[in-house]
Amino acid sequence: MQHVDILLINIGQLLTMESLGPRAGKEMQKLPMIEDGLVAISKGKIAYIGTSDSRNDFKADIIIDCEGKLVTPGLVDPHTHVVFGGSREHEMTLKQQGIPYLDILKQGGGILSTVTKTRDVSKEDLYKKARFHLDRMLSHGVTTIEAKSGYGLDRQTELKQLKVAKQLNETHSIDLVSTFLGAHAIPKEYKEEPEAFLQEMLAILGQIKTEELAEFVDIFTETGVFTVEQSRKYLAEAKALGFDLKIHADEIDPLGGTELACELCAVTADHLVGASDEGIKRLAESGTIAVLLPGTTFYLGKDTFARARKMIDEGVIVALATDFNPGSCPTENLQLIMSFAALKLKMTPEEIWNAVTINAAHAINRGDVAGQLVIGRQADLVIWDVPNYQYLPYHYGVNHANTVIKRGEIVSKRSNHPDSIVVSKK
Ligand SMILES: N=CN[C@@H](CCC(=O)O)C(=O)O
Ligand SMILES: [Zn+2]
Repeated sequence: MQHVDILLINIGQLLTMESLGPRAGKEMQKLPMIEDGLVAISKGKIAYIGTSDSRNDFKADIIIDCEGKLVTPGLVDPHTHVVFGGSREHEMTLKQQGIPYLDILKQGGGILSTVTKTRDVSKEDLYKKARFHLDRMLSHGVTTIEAKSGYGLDRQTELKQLKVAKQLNETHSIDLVSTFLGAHAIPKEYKEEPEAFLQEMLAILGQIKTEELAEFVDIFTETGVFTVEQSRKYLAEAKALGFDLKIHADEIDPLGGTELACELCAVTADHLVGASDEGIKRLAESGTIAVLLPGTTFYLGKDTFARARKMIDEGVIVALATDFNPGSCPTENLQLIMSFAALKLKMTPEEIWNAVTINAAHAINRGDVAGQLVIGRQADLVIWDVPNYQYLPYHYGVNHANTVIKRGEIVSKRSNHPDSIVVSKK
């Protein structure tokens, strides 16, 4: 009989999501699952996965009776702007008046108003604020995220954001993968000189590399922000310095950022609401992962969403993310995004689960550690208060996470609740 730290028994559906690589197109319909499952956890890792038939092979310090609920890998959120100062609730009235997102930015608001707040806040307060948002993500079942800078637009503040993300990665249960998004908007000091500004941002990359502050470089390729040409040059230089690439592509206007992402072999192209037929074809050919953000499209009040069905039908690898940020998507709740994916992107439950686990992990180069439950891997998993995997996107707008386990530790648990699961100590 093997002695382990935690034993999860009586799991109704256990989604292991096991896969050698990301799932593309029709493969996303696959959902490796064990019914009446069991998971044994030892020293932070998954020691065994199987069915309840093996129950008597294990002794454990903690036994969790999952009461027939769903258990999945911890969710991965591969596109967030979690480190920022202030908030932008005053923009709600402007939105209601029909003022477009890019017009608010043009008038010095939007991203630029968050830049002022982020420049003004101390590193300590920035850390505390981001930690608050991370706690909320964790309680919603998210155990790994990507975190972008991009609200500094100057050396000092961009580094402050990245250092806060690094510190959070060391201290918080959530694993953070950092992206440098210095090219997020043109600050007022450089209003007429976008190219000089991009040079200024490129000049920070040396220090970012030496201090290991980011793995990815990203740019907002959009009308009134950076052109495709400027983005190509900027990203090519970042790539030459050893960074992996991401692009905020074709979010509002279809400029061709999707094609650029494929041309530069970016790991992901994000948003893609206006991606062209040609762009979608190239995503499928290149293996650049489409990170779709339907919460943002919803929050911007748009009627047209990214063409997820066409992407999946043509063989693209699709991941989903919150895009958590203070302007275009202020929610930490990736479960809500799963519901939007069902309702607005017409993705099936199977595709959605692949998009927030295995594919999301690959979107941030963590396919080897996160997004699937496999013996020997770090034990990041969630017990959900739902009877099956289809239920979660269906019952929307609430938090279904009951218990969240990160590296073998129970880090969030719904307690004093009639549906709270039973954790019994030996
Ligand atoms: N579009 C650019 N960046 C963010 C929004 C940032 C903001 O509005 O503060 C996004 O991905 O939606
Ligand atoms: Zn974004």
